[in-house]
Amino acid sequence: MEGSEHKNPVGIIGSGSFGMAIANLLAENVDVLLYARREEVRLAIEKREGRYSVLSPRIQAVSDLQLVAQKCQLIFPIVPSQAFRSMMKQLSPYLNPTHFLIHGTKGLDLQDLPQGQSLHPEHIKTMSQVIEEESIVCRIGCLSGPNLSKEIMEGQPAATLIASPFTEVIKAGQAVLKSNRFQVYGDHDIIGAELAGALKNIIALAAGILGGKGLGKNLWALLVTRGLSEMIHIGKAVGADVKPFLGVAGIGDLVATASSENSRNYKAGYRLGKGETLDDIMETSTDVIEGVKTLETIRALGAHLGITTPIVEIVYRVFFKKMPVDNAIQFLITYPYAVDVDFLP
Ligand SMILES: NC(=O)C1=CN([C@@H]2O[C@H](COP(=O)(O)OP(=O)(O)OC[C@H]3O[C@@H](n4cnc5c(N)ncnc54)[C@H](O)[C@@H]3O)[C@@H](O)[C@H]2O)C=CC1
Ligand SMILES: O=C(CO)COP(=O)(O)O
Repeated sequence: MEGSEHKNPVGIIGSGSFGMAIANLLAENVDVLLYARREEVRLAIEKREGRYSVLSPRIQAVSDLQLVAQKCQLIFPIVPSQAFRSMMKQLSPYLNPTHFLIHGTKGLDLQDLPQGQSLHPEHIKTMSQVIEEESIVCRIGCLSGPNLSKEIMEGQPAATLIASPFTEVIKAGQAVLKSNRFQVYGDHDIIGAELAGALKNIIALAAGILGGKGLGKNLWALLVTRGLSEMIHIGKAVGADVKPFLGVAGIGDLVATASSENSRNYKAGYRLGKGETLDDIMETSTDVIEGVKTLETIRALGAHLGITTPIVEIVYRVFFKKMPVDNAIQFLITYPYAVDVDFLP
């Protein structure tokens, strides 16, 4: 599947903020089929009503997964992690081994555990592993980077990473997404890129708390630096390479998300820093806040693997156990471990 002479339309599953942003980027190069589950959303897209008015004329809305699979060899699934497996179960009957799937989801899949059974690493899957488990497709990639959808929709320049064990997947993604306002890097470590994208949301929650408390850049920089280190330790513990954490999908996305009020994770932390509770935030937010579930999952995983993750632990206590933020900061600042860079071989 070579690029600029791409004949088939490219498919996107999920017509939310990021699905729309990627659809507009793709539409600079190719025709796009944008799947919307609900007929009223498909109609609103077709009529370019409200938020959909900014979508390129090359984007056609459809609400038939079979049609997407028939018409598109390359498909970008971009739905929240909690809906990803059920979406794959619906899509899978229409897929065959010639399909390429590059997902844009930054979260983890957690298997429902029977009462009393404790969490094991094998209960946690990245989205590429879910695609592998639920379909016959093997050419799988992920899209991850500092890609706040609002900025992309405004037409601002940005870059991303496509990670896949298959060079042809990276090339296919680059061919349809690259433009004079969007750079696309490539790498083969998909698990590292997926983990970096999901884990950085935890640090964005914490950065939001600091923002909400009106704290300054010294502490923010410390959080981002130590947060990256913790992300790398978690990644290494489950077999990922350090490299993706040091690239656009790692430090790049971490800096963007942990500093932007356009990040839903940052915003959730900010509200907590202003004194709201997690219940207040979840009850009143219509946004996907991927980091909250990832935080619970990774805290449980860290405990199982016996790795030390003080930031994850303390953000968990602040979000889920109502630990006062000042106590949390005090705990981290006086943490009895002060080795600066300890993740290099
Ligand atoms: N918004 C952003 O700036 C970015 C978001 N992401 C990631 O993209 C993923 C999606 O986020 P957003 O688009 O922002 O969320 P969103 O809430 O704006 O949209 C999610 C979309 O998925 C659809 N959906 C849910 N379940 C579905 C199913 N079973 N089948 C088909 N469609 C389904 C919803 O109807 C909705 O249109 C998240 O994992 C997020 O972390 C990644 C980079 C940037
Ligand atoms: O991952 C993102 C930007 O790269 C989007 O972050 P939020 O999900 O926090 O909005």
